Amino acid sequence: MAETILEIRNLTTGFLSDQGMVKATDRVSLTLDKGQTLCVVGESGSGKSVTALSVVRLVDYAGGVIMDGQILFNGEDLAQKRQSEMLRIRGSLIAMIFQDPMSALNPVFTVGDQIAEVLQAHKHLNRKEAWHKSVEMLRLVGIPAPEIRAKQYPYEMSGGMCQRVVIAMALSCNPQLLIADEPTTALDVTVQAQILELLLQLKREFRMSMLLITHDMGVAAEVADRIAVMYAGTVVEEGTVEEIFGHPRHPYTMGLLRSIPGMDGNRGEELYTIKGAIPPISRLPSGCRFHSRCPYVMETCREKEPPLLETAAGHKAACWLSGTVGATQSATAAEDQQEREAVNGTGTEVGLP
Ligand SMILES: Nc1ncnc2c1ncn2[C@@H]1O[C@H](COP(=O)(O)OP(=O)(O)OP(=O)(O)O)[C@@H](O)[C@H]1O
Ligand code: NI
Repeated sequence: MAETILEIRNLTTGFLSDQGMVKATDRVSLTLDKGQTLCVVGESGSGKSVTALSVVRLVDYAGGVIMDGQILFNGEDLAQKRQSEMLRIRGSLIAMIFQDPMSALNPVFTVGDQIAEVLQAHKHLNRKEAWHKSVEMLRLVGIPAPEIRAKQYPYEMSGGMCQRVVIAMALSCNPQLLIADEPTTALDVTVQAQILELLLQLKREFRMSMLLITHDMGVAAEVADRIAVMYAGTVVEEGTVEEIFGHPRHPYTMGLLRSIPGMDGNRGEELYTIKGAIPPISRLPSGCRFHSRCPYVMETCREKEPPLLETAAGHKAACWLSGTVGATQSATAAEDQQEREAVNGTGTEVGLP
């Protein structure tokens, strides 16, 4: 049995608003095994960042309240920790990097000094040792001429270089878990691939586990061991990358997959988009949260919320259709058929992906 490093159980995080407490995540359960990468995917507003911020308890500072659930990190419940304890955990056991590297860097200090400061605080190195290690960290994350770069300020570096600095800073304490929230979204496409590759390489070298948040299914395909798909604050599907891509069970996941360029036969033609938008969390529909956008909606879906159930070994989905395994697949075909009939005026045979 693989050892679990992080187990989130029924995490419900809310924000106080004019409408009272609204739940940004609702009974989210996720498991990350040691040495693995779990990708959390989903459209904007689905609760990915709130989930991550809850794990490290930075959500408290954003006005969020963990209303229910457990966040078991090596078996200890982070939801119960005091901030003083979390401060220690965030600096040594769990590191987090965000989309915008500039927000994590201090503009008035050199990058070398910033990394050295972290090392002095957490590793109890003296100034000289810390500076030396800081340069080593910059080298490790692939920054050329690190001795010179260390003396530069963030504004003297490109976005990609700054993100490398942030990664160096995050790893300088040798964390067990790295949480990365859209770490490449703000970067150029070519730089994105390099940073992802770097993260994977460092994950292996440092024997870390990684929780990676992305709205990009292509990124998830490349780096994930397992993928959790979130929709409107809940996990709607979870499984290995092979299961999610090969046998998606939730119509929302199918929609996300169809919207990837090059997938499902679309070759740079007009991309598929899931119709409609995520409902605001203060006004969620009854039954399945996805029902108003779902091409296969049934009466039950409007009335009852589908539970997240295992559909195959290690693969879970929250959809009333997923019990009947073939049904969702043929439903995809049915929709394609309808579309084609609408276009061609005839019914043509449709091959499944
Ligand atoms: N500080 C906050 N105060 C109030 N509501 C918030 C706050 N932060 C997030 N929310 C709400 O929580 C919900 C989930 O937001 P979250 O940032 O987790 O989404 P996300 O999946 O990370 O989206 P994105 O892809 O845009 O980053 C949203 O409806 C958002 O409005
Ligand atoms: Ni986010």
